[in-house]
Parts: sequence; C-alpha cells; structure tokens
Amino acid sequence: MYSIPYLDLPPLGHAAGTVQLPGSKSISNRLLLLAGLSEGTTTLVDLLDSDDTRVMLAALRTLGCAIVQDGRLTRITGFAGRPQVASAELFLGNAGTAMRPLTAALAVLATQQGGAAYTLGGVKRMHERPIGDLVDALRGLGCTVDCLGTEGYPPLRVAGGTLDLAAPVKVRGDVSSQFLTALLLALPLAATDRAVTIEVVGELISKPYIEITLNLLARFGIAVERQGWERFVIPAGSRYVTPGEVHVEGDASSASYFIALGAIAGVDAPVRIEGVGAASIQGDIRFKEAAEAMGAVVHAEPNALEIRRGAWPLKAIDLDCNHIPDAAMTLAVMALYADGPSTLRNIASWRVKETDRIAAMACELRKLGATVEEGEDFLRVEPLARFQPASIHTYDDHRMAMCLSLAAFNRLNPAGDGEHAVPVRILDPKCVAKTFPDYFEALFSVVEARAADIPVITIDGPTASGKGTLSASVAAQLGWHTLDSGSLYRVTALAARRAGVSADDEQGLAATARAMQLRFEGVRVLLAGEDVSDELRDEAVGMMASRISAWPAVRAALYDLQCGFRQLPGLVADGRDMGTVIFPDAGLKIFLTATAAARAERRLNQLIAKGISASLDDLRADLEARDERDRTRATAPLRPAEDALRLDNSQLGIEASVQQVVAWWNARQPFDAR
Ligand SMILES: O=C(O)C1=C[C@@H](OP(=O)(O)O)[C@@H](O)[C@H](O)C1
Ligand SMILES: C=C(OP(=O)(O)O)C(=O)O
Repeated sequence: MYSIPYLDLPPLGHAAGTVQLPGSKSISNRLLLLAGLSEGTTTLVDLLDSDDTRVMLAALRTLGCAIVQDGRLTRITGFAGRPQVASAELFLGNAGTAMRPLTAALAVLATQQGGAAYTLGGVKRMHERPIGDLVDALRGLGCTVDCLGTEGYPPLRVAGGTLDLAAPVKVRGDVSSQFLTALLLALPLAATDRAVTIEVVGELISKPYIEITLNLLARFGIAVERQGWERFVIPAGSRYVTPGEVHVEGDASSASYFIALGAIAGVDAPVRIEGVGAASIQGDIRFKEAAEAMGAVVHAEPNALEIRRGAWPLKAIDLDCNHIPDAAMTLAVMALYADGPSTLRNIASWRVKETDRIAAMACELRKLGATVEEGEDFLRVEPLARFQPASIHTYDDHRMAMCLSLAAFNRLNPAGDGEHAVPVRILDPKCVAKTFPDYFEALFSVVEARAADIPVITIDGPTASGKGTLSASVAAQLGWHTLDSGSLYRVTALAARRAGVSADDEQGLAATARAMQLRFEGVRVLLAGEDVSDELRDEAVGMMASRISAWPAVRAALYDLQCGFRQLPGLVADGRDMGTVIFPDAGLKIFLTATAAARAERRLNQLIAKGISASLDDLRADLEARDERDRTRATAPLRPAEDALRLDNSQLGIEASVQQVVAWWNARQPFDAR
C-alpha cells in the first residue's frame, strides 16, 4: 500500500496481464457477522483484508468471537446469539457494511439480555452518513436506540427494550439498501417462535445487494421468503447454522477498474481478472454489461474475466445505474474517452456514501478539463479532448482514488494527438485501504508506460556523501523504486572474485556482469538466489568494485541492467554517473556533496557504531585522495551533470535534504496547488 501524501501516475499506456482480485467487501462483512452469530466454527477462505473487514473483525472479537487467521483461512467461532460482554464501544471506521448490520444485530440482542448496552461509532464521515431509517425501524420493533450526536446519524447506543413482532417491521429502502440488509441479517435472532415480516416502504435502491444478503443467509440455514421487493418473511424457527467452510469470491466492484482498464488499454492482449466472473453473486458483476455497451470485449468464465478494447473511442452511454451504485463511478471516468456525452442516472445514493460522490466526481473531472453536468441524482460527462494535469482530491473515498487513476491513460485519448499526455496526481492514495489496499500495486503490475514518461530523479555524488540514505528517503516519500548503482559494481566484484576473474580482465569482468542472476528484494541483493547484501559491504569487495568500475566494458555491460530499473511509478537512482550517463533525461538531477571534513566525521561515527576505531585525519585524507582519483580518471569521471542542482548537506540533516529534493521535484511538476 502507498502510505504517502500523494502518488503521481505518469501517462500510462498499454495494459495486459493478470490481476488476482481481493475478496468481496460485501460478502466478507456479511459472512463475518453471520459466522459471529452462529454456533460453532466457520472457516472463511480468501476473506478480504482491508479497513472495512478489520473493523468488523475487531468488533466481533470484542463481542467474544474467537478468530484465528491462518494464511488464506480465517476461522471464526461465533458467540451464538450471546455476546460475551454486556457492554462495548465499537469503532467501525467508515464501513457501512459493519455499521448498519451490527447496529441491527446488537439492538435485537440487547433486548434479549438484561442490562446489555453497546455503542457504535466510526470516523467523522460515518457520523454524517444517514442511519435514521434503520433506527426508526428498530424503534418500531421495540428496540431502544439513541443517537448520541445528531438524530438519525451515528454514533448510536443500543440498550434494552422489548421486541414486539406482531406487526410487520417497516423500513424505508430509498436511502440505502443496507438498512434492509441489516434487518434481514439480524431478525433471524428474533424469529425463533414466530415468523418475522419486513416491509419495505418506498422504492428500494441497490436491489442486487439484497440478493447477496439472501444468498448468504440461505447458506447459514435461513430461507427468507421474498415477495417482490416489498415483503420479506423470515420463517419461524430460524437458527443460524454454519455451513462450515465458505469461499469469498473476488470483489466485483474492484473488478470494475480492471474491466475499464481492458476496455481502454487492452489493445494487444487482454486484461485477465481472476476471482470473479459470470458465476458471481454480486450485482456489480453487471458492470461488465455497461462496459460492453461502451465497447469493451469481454470473455467471461465462471470465476474469471478477460477484457480487451473493442470500440475506440468508447461508445457514450445513457444508463440507469441504480443496480450498480459503486461500479457506476468507474463509468464516469471511462466517459472521458467516449464518442459523446454519457449520462449516469438514478444515482442519488452517491451523495451519502464515503463522500458526496456526485459533487466530488464532478469537481475532480472538471480539474482534468472535462465538462460535467451535475444533478441531484445524475451526472453527465462529456469526452475530453485535452487533459489537464491535475492534483486529484480523493475525499477519503477509495473509489475516487481508484476511478480517477484511469485518467492517467490520457496518452491513448482518441480525441487527443497521441503526443500530448499528462500525469495525474492522486492525493492520499492510502484511502484505497477501505476495500483494496494494494490497488496501485495491482495497477502497476498490468500497465506499461513509455520509459521516457517514467520519472527519474538522479542523485550523484562522491563517496560518503549520504546518497544512499537520501535516495531511499526521497523514494519512500514519492512511492518510487530505488537503484543503488554502486551495489551493481559491488555485486559484479563479488561475482568475479567467486569465479576467479581478475580485476584486470576487462572482458572477463564484463562477461561476469552480463551473466549475473540478480534479484532485488527491497534493500537486499540476491545473487543466484543467495542473499549477498552483507557481503557486499566487505572492504575487499568495495576495493575491487572501485577498480573494476573503471573498465568501459564493465560499465557498458551494466548499462541495460540499470536502465531496467526505470519502472512505474518512478525511480530514484544514486551513484556517480546516473545523471550524466545512465539517465541523461532525468527530470531532476542532484549532485550531492559535503565537505571532506563532514564526510570523514560521518564515516568515523559509522565505524564507532560498529565498534571499529579509526582516525579522523586518516579518514579525511583517504576521502580526499578518492575524490581526486574519481574526478580525474579517464572513464566515467565523477562530475556533476550540467543541469544538476548542487546540494551540500554538510550542515543539513537528512529530513531537510529530503524536503529540499522533493520541493525541487515538485517545482518542476505541472500540478497546481488546487
Ligand atoms: O450492502 C452492501 O454491501 C452495499 C450496499 C450498497 O449501498 P447502498 O445500499 O447504500 O446503495 C453499496 O454502495 C455498498 O458499497 C455496499
Ligand atoms: C458505499 C461504499 O461503502 P459502504 O459499505 O461503507 O457503504 C463503497 O464501498 O463504495
């Protein structure tokens, strides 16, 4: 996950490859609650691990469920209708699928256990998301529910009351289907002696989510009788019976981003999505039909989808999206690449989700340059000929971040010239943690960009100037990869020593460099599968590296290897010739220096920390001699690139150095401060 302030997406190109989807949020949280209410142990396979499921798991633990996680398996031993604690404060983040169903379940349980009282709250936005219709329904049933802040909104306290099931339970369904889902999941607790009837008042929205609820209830032994979308009867004698093991299919809403990706950029090969397909029980699988209407070519298997680009530009659509409220957001961004204006209708519920999604989507699409019309319950988006670079606010809404990432395909824009392409900055990318923590990693694994579009910052400088530390910290802040080019010379030296190749044998060394089987895992270097990171720090390896790096053939052999590190979303490369030879087109080049005195002192401190004694004067003399050799050698002498910015960190701490480099980088980016 990218836990950084912003993630810049360079212009992206073709997409191809396979994505393994994380589990469905809607299924995961329903199954967790059902398992918690049941007797015995339920094993969930491939449960989603995200913010929304973590708050549900934490709540169930607090209430007394035993939960064991073991690789792909989560084992839950339910509290069987008898929470182990009579009072608890539950924090449910911004998870509607935790807040609404737990409110109903605990409100009912609190009527059955004298003295029980539970409070349920979440993040600030959760306290702005309506729950009044559910509260009214529960109060109508005889539950005691108090809104602790604003009436009709969390936080809530449920405590006591007396259930009266004689009349049907009435609930409004036109603000969120989750209120009905909550009652359906909770009321089997009360349907022991008599059937319980729920009546929906007003038009029910997001109907397919009710089908997920009914499907999963059936697996736990509760056969609800559905009469149209107005009446639901939970039979007398209902009892949750665990099915033992349940597999959680991939999230169909999360699939929408990759279906769109295939439709936009699956040009030569398809994008394959594994984990969800034609056999899905999630309504959002029907996003596939919307994508097909826009031109996507979709091959559906029971549990996988393959998507290619068909029509290009995409075909504009005018669609009632009430049945796919979450995935429909993806259509709003696809509409930028269409052949006319697209209208998404019947989406009023967008306004009360993670943010006001109609307003947020309109605002951010306009930042890209789009013409957007926003109505109380619709959005109309015109195709965009020329994208503007934009810094996208995500409103702590995972779907805003994931949808808007699709704007980075603007180089492919059918209305554009193929040349003009702009990056997209996604602010607060970690908001995807709600349902898809590794979304951006998954995206980068299936998309390509032109090498020249992938940003590079080079940091060159003399020995002991702190290049490695600075480069790792800058990369961490931007979410980029690093290349410690010095380590490539050291690993070549190590490989040569092991193979008995002499430091004077230029061609033998170059052949060794070309044949190395290297893998990088974070800061660890693996040579032929063996972790050699520590050995690379040996003095003898360093000396040999310094000698062999003077050979032109060795440098040439390592050239391609170094260029290969230029990968999405960006690279910070440190060494001696990163800005001059390897990445001459880097967007920012730093020449990092410090006085020999300052560097000698740092070295001394490093040695002292390792328990090695040394003399400051000797270290300084040694550094000055190396600087002189580096400056004057014939091959790849150390010199700043002409367009490099000098950073002298003799008096500067690491944090200040990082902020300086990042500030220089941002000054060159096209994003405005809006
Ligand atoms: O029941 C569910 O799992 C959900 C129902 C939908 O909400 P609404 O019924 O409020 O539209 C959907 O947007 C949400 O992400 C998940
Ligand atoms: C509306 C959403 O979430 P929630 O389950 O919190 O309602 C969503 O995931 O898009």
